[in-house]
Amino acid sequence: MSSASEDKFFPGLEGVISNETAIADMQGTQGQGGLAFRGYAIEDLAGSVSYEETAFLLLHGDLPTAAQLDEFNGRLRASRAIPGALIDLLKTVPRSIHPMDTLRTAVSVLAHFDPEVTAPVQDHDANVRKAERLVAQMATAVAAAARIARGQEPIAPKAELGHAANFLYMLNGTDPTGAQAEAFDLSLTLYAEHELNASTFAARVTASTLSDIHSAIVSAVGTLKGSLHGGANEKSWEVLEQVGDPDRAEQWIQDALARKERIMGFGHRVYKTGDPRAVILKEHCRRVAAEIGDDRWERIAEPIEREMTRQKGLPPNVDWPSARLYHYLGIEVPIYTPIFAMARVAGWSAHVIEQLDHNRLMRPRARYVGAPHRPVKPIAERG
Ligand SMILES: CC(=O)SCCNC(=O)CCNC(=O)[C@H](O)C(C)(C)COP(=O)(O)OP(=O)(O)OC[C@H]1O[C@@H](n2cnc3c(N)ncnc32)[C@H](O)[C@@H]1OP(=O)(O)O
Ligand SMILES: O=C([O-])CC(=O)C(=O)O
Repeated sequence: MSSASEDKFFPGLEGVISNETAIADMQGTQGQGGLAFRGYAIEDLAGSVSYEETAFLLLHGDLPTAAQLDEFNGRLRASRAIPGALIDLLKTVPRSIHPMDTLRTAVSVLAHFDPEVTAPVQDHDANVRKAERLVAQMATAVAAAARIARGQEPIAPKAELGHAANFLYMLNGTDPTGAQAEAFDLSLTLYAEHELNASTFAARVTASTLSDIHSAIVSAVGTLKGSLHGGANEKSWEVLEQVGDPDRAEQWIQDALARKERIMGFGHRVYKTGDPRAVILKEHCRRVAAEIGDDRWERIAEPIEREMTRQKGLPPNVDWPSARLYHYLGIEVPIYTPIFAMARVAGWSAHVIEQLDHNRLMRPRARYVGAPHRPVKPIAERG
């Protein structure tokens, strides 16, 4: 006999509240709608605090003082190098492997070399230290894997550079301009955390079995990869390229929607009137495009947005402008989603630690719709 709770069915868990969290609020501040990290509105954080300050906020509960930030930066910089064994392994994986698959492997390998790998899974302080190391090391792993995929040698981190600038340096071998580093840093803050999205949920489910933080982050990387989630930033770029001309946008969208295709970078499970991160990032895309003196992709993006609103009422999500920003920064498309992951690791880790600190096993139910119960026939009588 089924209980009342078993009869409630929420496909895709839409609208279901499975956790309490003190990390992100998608109602924003004062219940006005929007996004806030630990009480700070995303509009106030973006462009005002560095990614390092955002990561500290997520992992430690509040924005750092100058002294705390200094120490945090010191710890991150001291943890940036990745084991030689990981670099050797990255050199052996086939070049055709997607960088999200390489990153998933890299996080797993990093677990083996973590100095506190044997710490109890619910040791809060050890988990925060492991999370800090992951924030530092995942950026190095993404840059190293990208260079290896291009047939280049990885570049060692540069201690005097901040997180965003150091990543671009490790990727390209040259120091970014201040404007490039700032724009990239802002995108990392916008990507750093987003409540109970699919990859964070996956991480929390893994942690809820009392598995370790690295295993939870491996689950999250695998979940972020899909094109309905983080993989959409790579696919958004493909949309822009396929449209290719502002005059083609209306017809292209009409045709794609007639074929019942999903236009990547549009729509959201929670935001129905717009993603506040996309609004912020769009402004920065315009600014960076103006700085480099080429607004072609802004001119193509605009009519696509207009058509998606007109024909489907769907606004863009964060993955839509981030694809353009990364293009302006000269970053190769296959690492757009790994960059999302190396930013989101701060939010994922904060959630995993919150889960482990107040754990309850996550185990929902399914409504059975298969064959009725029936007897097992001897093999000679089947068919
Ligand atoms: C960082 C992030 O993860 S943000 C999300 C990134 N993902 C994408 O950009 C992929 C494209 N977007 C989508 O597929 C969806 O909007 C999702 C998966 C993000 C959210 O979707 P849901 O909340 O599940 O909405 P759902 O799938 O029920 O769609 C509702 C309707 O809008 C349509 N729709 C939703 N998104 C899109 C889209 N991008 N393009 C075309 N149609 C869409 C659906 O086909 C459906 O139409 P119908 O009612 O006529 O059948
Ligand atoms: O919240 C979601 O469902 C997806 C999203 O925007 C994110 O993870 O940044």
